[in-house]
Amino acid sequence: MKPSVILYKALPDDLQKRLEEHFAVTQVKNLSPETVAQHADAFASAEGLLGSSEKVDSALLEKMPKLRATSTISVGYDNFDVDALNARKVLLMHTPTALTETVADTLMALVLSTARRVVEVAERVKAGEWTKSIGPDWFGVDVHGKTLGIVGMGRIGLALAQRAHFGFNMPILYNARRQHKEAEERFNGRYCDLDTLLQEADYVCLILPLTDETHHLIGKAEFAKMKKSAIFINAGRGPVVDEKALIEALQNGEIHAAGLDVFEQEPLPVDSPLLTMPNVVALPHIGSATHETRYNMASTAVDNLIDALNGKVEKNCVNPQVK
Ligand SMILES: NC(=O)C1=CN([C@@H]2O[C@H](COP(=O)(O)OP(=O)(O)OC[C@H]3O[C@@H](n4cnc5c(N)ncnc54)[C@H](OP(=O)(O)O)[C@@H]3O)[C@@H](O)[C@H]2O)C=CC1
Ligand SMILES: O=CC(=O)O
Repeated sequence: MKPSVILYKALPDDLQKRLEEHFAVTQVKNLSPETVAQHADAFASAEGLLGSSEKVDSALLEKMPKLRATSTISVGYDNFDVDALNARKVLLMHTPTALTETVADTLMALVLSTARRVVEVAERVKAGEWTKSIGPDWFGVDVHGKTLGIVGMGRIGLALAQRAHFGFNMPILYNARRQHKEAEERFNGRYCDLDTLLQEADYVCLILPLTDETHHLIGKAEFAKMKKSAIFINAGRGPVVDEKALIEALQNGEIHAAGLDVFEQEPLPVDSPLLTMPNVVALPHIGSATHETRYNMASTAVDNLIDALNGKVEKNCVNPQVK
């Protein structure tokens, strides 16, 4: 008999078929307590779980006594209670390499669009305000040659450094828990402590996971250390930044502009002050959202679950020690 799995995200037809070749699949719309109660037998017998953007905590694990592996269609796994999974020896698989280059493209898009005010001036053109040759009130600031500070020199940080160094001739400062030789040798990156990076960078780009250590890593004190001309970018996770402090820093002119793909609450509430600020580019968490990359992520996640439930976890596993 095929092992049972719960699928909580729609997949392209060919991937759904591949999953069904290996498993008896129950598709559900989400992992809410109501949905779990509605499909209690399926959850009780499931050995695998596949989807994204839903909380997987000990309360859910209690309803899934046979669970052996979870596979998330994402690289970030802050919505999983990893300690609870480890305690139950449940494998957690993710999609680290499938999205790296696409997310680095998104970061670069945020840098360019905030610096050159792309969204703001395009809206002014659409509103019929381009009635004569433009003046300095429509100008932006340069990107090329300016100093880029990258907080989080992991896979995506490195891909961003590559774009900035070769494409835009930007000197690179970076901070992470450890030094990264590759960033230094290939992109002339300079490792520095967070304070130095905040003080010296023209662009401060965050691409960090959300953990106990990174929660509100950037708040009032950190914005105060940045240049008044600094442009702040976050595409990691919203709660890494104290959003109230970010709003105040923008309102008080402590920083110049912000480009954001992630927020403390998603979707961003429509009454957020961020949405009224012309110097903020706010995106709906689209870091990896291209057709090609989202397909590759889903495909990787399907393969990850097949491998994990067959006892083959050579890559893409967050907690291989529980094997
Ligand atoms: N907006 C979006 O759609 C997307 C957002 N993301 C987010 O980006 C994150 C990063 O992805 P990826 O680059 O693949 O991950 P990696 O694990 O490759 O890199 C994470 C980096 O963060 C650093 N880091 C972790 N904790 C700290 C800390 N306390 N202080 C300083 N640096 C720290 C790590 O340091 P060290 O190298 O020293 O270990 C590492 O350099 C994901 O976890 C996810 O949250 C990812 C994809 C899409
Ligand atoms: O935010 C997206 C991810 O893959 O993590």
